[in-house]
Amino acid sequence: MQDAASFIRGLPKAELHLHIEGSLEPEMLFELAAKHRVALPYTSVEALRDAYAFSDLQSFLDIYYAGANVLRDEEDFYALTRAYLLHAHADGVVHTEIFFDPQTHTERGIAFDTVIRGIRRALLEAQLELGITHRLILCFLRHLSAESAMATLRQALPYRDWITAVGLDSSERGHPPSKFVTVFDRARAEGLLTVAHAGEEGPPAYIVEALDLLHVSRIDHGVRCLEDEALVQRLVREQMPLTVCPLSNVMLKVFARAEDHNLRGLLQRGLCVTVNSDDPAYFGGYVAENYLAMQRALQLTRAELIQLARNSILASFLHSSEQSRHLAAIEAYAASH
Ligand code: HPA
Ligand SMILES: [Zn+2]
Repeated sequence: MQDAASFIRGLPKAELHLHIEGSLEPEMLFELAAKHRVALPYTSVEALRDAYAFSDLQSFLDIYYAGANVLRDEEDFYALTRAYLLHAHADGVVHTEIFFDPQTHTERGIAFDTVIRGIRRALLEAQLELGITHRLILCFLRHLSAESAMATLRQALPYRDWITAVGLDSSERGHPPSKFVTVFDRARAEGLLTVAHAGEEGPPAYIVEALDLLHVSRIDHGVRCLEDEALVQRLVREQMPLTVCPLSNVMLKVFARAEDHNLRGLLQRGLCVTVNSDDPAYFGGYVAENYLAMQRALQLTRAELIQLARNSILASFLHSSEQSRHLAAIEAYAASH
């Protein structure tokens, strides 16, 4: 195989699990803190990066929400999204489906309109300039109440046409999918698709709830599914995509080391596994680095890398004609590299 890093970067792929707030690099965080005169408890970019040593999901979320506090005006959300798209483009991403967490911002008095307009402007621009297509997924914070999620959905409805799906993120344990049945029912009634983080830290039963109660089209993370054989068989039968985030899983101690990740096991069971970056500014790499970390740790073959890229297109919310075009590009790349 040609040098793995350049093979991976050139491979056309979709990214399906990316929190835009998690792409806030320390340099931009410092710039925006200065712009808005927000005091930071860190004296330098290096000191901030040094604080990115997490013990679990919650220890990360505490720092992630504190970081998002510097995002204040439409230009900030535009700059954040544009910077992510440039990284994604360099990593061979042809299509991206990004999460945003409106409650992280509306809870501190930033208007929903400010957030979504800034993100959307960068997405539309990247479509024209870089040819990257997109979908936008609104995530509810599961540590907040079901009523707060419903209020957020109501705020989003005037922007219905800009949003493809709703999702569920933040602290998983103790906040099962069943808490959000009513708001997900309402979202589906509005024609929105649904996804949910499940089986990252939480038990396989949360994956089952996401399928049965929230009627999700994908499971975000889902790596703990292997603990339930009947669930694995169902996920395989339904070809239910899992949006796996390897560097995130290692940084949040879901697996002790990259070598211990169960990605190959998931692939070998015939699951529709995809590889994604989750929160690249916090976890040490964008999507290509996630592929590369797994290739190095698990000696993934060229065929497995190509399968992951194919899965990313098949698991996307792109129309089938667009999927076919991207799948053909992957086959052409595979044949010529
Ligand atoms: O990996 C995650 N899990 C849950 N919530 C999140 N919010 C950002 N990243 C994550
Ligand atoms: Zn996530």
